[in-house]
Amino acid sequence: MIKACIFDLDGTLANTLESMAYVANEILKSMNLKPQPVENFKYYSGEGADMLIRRCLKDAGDPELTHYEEVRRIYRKKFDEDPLYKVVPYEGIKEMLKELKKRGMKLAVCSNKPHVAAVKVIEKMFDGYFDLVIGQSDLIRRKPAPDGPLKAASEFGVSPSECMYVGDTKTDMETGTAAKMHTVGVLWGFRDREELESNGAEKVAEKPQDLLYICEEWKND
Ligand SMILES: O=C(O)COP(=O)(O)O
Repeated sequence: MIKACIFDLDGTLANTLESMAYVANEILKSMNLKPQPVENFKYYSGEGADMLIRRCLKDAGDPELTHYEEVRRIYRKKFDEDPLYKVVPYEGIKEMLKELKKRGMKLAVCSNKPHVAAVKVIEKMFDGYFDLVIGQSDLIRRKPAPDGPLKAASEFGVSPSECMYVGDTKTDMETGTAAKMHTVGVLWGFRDREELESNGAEKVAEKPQDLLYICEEWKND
């Protein structure tokens, strides 16, 4: 029986690619480094802002990461100030969340996005939908460590086996598995089925509504 659903943010609840690309590319341009195509950010993101910057700098003409500390500092500041550039919820997400809430499910977000930015996105796009938002901070180990989802389960008073962890990347599937939760990979985000299935996805959802059926299936297991 599933009593709580824990969601990744970037690539799962909302398409945030342009927001990350915009902030990073403005900084790269100001340093005479090469701005990167928006699509590349599907692979730069997933393991937090610091990793995104490292991957991005390598492609932008700074393989030695000589600009890393400076770019990191500016990126974190600018991104906390404005993480919403062209961010849009995926189609069907709000309807699916409403239905889960109607069924009495507890809902949380667990993201490797910096905490301030994650809260801003959720407040702007999904106000009132979530009981808890956990973004990346010094207080918690980032995914794939299971700390965020386990904290959510404990705050909700449910066991990990009563939770469904939903995400779009290898990191997410590893996180849900490490937390001993049911894992669902989603195909509307940044990575493909192969990556999700080979890293522990118990089920794969093609559209948000599928999550409602998946919950039902586990209810009857
Ligand atoms: O910002 C990132 O690198 C990833 O964020 P996510 O955990 O919400 O996908």
